[in-house]
Amino acid sequence: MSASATGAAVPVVDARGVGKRYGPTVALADVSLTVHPGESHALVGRNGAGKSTLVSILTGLSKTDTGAVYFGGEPAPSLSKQDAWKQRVACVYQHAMVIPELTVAENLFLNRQSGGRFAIGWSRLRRQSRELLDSWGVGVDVDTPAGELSVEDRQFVEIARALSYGARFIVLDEPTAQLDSQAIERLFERMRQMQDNGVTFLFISHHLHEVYEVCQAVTVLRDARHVLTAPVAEVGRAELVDAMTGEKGGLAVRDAASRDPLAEDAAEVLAVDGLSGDGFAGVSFRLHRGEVIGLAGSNASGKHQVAETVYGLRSPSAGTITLDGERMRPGDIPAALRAGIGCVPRDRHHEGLVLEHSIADNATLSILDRIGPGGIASPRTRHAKATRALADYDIVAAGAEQPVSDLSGGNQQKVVLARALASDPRVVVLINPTAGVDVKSKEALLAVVDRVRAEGKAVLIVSDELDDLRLSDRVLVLRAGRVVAEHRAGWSDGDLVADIEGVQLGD
Ligand SMILES: Nc1ncnc2c1ncn2[C@@H]1O[C@H](COP(=O)(O)OP(=O)(O)OP(=O)(O)O)[C@@H](O)[C@H]1O
Repeated sequence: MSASATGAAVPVVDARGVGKRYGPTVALADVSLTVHPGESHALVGRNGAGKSTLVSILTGLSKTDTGAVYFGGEPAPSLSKQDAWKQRVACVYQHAMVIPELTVAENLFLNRQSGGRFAIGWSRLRRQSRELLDSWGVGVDVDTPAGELSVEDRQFVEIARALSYGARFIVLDEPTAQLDSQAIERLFERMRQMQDNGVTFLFISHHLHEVYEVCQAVTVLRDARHVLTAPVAEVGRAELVDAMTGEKGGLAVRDAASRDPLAEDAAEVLAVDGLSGDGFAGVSFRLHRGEVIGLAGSNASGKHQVAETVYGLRSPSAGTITLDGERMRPGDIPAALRAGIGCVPRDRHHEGLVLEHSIADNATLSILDRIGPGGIASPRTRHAKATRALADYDIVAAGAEQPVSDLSGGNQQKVVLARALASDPRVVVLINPTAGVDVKSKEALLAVVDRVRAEGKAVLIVSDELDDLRLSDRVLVLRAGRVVAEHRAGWSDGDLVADIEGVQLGD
């Protein structure tokens, strides 16, 4: 008897016994996933567990080796029928899938065949776009070039585009990774509204509290296998982490308040004085050996720009940066690297990694001049360094020679951190260092940062995540480009968040 005959709703999507290999790597083994209409279903697992691979199969980007996928009880279309896939499902990725030079309206409707021809005139195209966005409560101007949209608005335009094709099943792949807390709240509110109007979501996130906030069901993958599906209300956070890791035991996130305070006579390493630039002004702080300073604030606070100016990506309009008594050359990344500044940049794809190169190449890129004469290191030396990095940074990979493009997102991020620290820098600038990294690996990465701090490095961390900031001796809060508050280790989450958002507690 079919599900509909029994009265139970037919699943929006039903993946049965799905298997997928990439060469010797088993990415999915006999994985099943059933998503019911109108729910938000979380898909969680450690880096490399197989989440993105499953999404690529559910969205018609890759083919299963074994098993099958059903939408509304019907077998999935063949991969060649991309229009049929678009009517069933869409995935909104962290990286924009819109054409930045085109307006929102053009992105929504251009090249859409209507009755077999490119039939839409400009005014009609704009009107249809406006109607579409209005009907889903998306308040974005249709004439804005897509490249000028905030990440948040761009995601909604992509969701609206998917809905306009008829899809009512949307995969959100780490949608909150680049959003600040207020934008995350708005995203969740809109998700709830869309759910009320019949949209079903598959929600991928490494932030487990978000799963509890916005999802009703959760599926855990571990090492390419399905390990658990349950109503969110029936699994506690500890149980969820245990299911992801396959071991018992909670998480231990380090806190600067639990270590000895910084010695009074710790040597000053970095002095930032009256630094101003695009989006920030008059920022000053001192960073000492063995000290961690956190920069917090909304995405519009200027915190990223301050850090990017310190490591040489941006030139300041005023002020100075002094490293061990020497004035830094403004806006010069190679000079900053030579002077002893290592960095994890904000965008690992554009500034961080050479994707088609191996882990060994990427992890040693910053130290070629040190490990080989004339900047040419023997493959054996590079291989040995990178193999060590795989263990040190908990990177899931087939080996050091694997291209970085083959790694899961979180594991790519670990390679970026390995590279930043490989050069034995005096100052480490980390921007969202644990972005896309699973809860357990996050603990390992933060432990590495804490270790290099204990060895005497000075660390500047910019992050949206309170857990990343817990290592900090002091957290400076920026708002509208200025430092507005300083919190010493031991701060309460509520106080810090209130300062970040600029609200008085009790508002
Ligand atoms: N194109 C590819 N070639 C080779 N191996 C791949 C490829 N894509 C994924 N893999 C491997 O398949 C496994 C599953 O990767 P996947 O990207 O699905 O993990 P994930 O759960 O999405 O991880 P993350 O949380 O880090 O995004 C990993 O071991 C990964 O290295």
